[in-house]
Amino acid sequence: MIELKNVSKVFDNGVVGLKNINLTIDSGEFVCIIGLSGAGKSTLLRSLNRLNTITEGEILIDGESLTNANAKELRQMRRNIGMIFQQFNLVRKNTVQKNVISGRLGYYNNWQTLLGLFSKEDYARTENALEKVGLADKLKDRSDSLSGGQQQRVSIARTIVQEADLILADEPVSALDPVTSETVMNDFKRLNEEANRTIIINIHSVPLARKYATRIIGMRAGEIVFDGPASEATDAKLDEIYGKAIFENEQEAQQDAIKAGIEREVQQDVHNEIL
Ligand SMILES: Nc1ncnc2c1ncn2[C@@H]1O[C@H](COP(=O)(O)OP(=O)(O)OP(=O)(O)O)[C@@H](O)[C@H]1O
Repeated sequence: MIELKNVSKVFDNGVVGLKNINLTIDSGEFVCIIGLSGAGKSTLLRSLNRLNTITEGEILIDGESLTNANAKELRQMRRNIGMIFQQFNLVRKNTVQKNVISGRLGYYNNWQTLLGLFSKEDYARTENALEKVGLADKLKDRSDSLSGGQQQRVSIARTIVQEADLILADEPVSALDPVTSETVMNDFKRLNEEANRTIIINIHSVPLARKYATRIIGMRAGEIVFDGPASEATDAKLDEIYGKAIFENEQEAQQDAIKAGIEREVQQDVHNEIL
């Protein structure tokens, strides 16, 4: 269970990222966080593994304070939190296998890590995880030879081998085309339903949030302005909260971002072919 108690975040330049957030997320929930650009979605998500430090309040995970954890405790807690980013965060020149097995690093000490001494079990875990995301045949491929969607699925495989109970994903489908986005969202769904992982995803697409999440949290200007089951996040309700015109502009901006993502992928493919 994740608990946020009176959580605020003010950045060094005075910008308020989060305003007095009180929130409880139970284990096994599938939550999508929606909201316009600058609403505070990334700030909230990054606070949940302390990539952002909050300036007021406290965050507890399974009863343990993330806010007050010392370095050793934080490392232990982070072992149980997988993080997925919009731009995949893979070591591009490394093989798929090496990127996925790096999800086990939290289980090894520094010298084992330096020597790359992974166990047989971890190599087996890596193969299993890649099978689960349909990429078993890519084990030995260089990560940057894969499409954007495949790279995102490699980063999901990395959280599978990490065996993290909580998976945080910051705009994981923003750079992907609509069909690939559904494939990636289905990976999250399987992890949630079959492995009982808690999933929290920042997402711009309201239709995807409605389709996959069991709970939707809407943010605006650092505050939670909607929190309820996906079925209650109707167009009428969201129009009332955000204003229709603003919301439509946001969807257009999102379409532009998707197009830009596809163009980047095409350029990457051309680049790979040339090489
Ligand atoms: N490192 C930072 N320093 C100062 N201000 C920041 C920083 N990061 C975010 N902000 C500001 O905090 C507010 C919330 O930003 P955040 O990135 O959390 O929004 P978001 O909802 O994730 O937006 P987007 O959908 O565009 O990613 C914005 O006003 C943003 O400009």
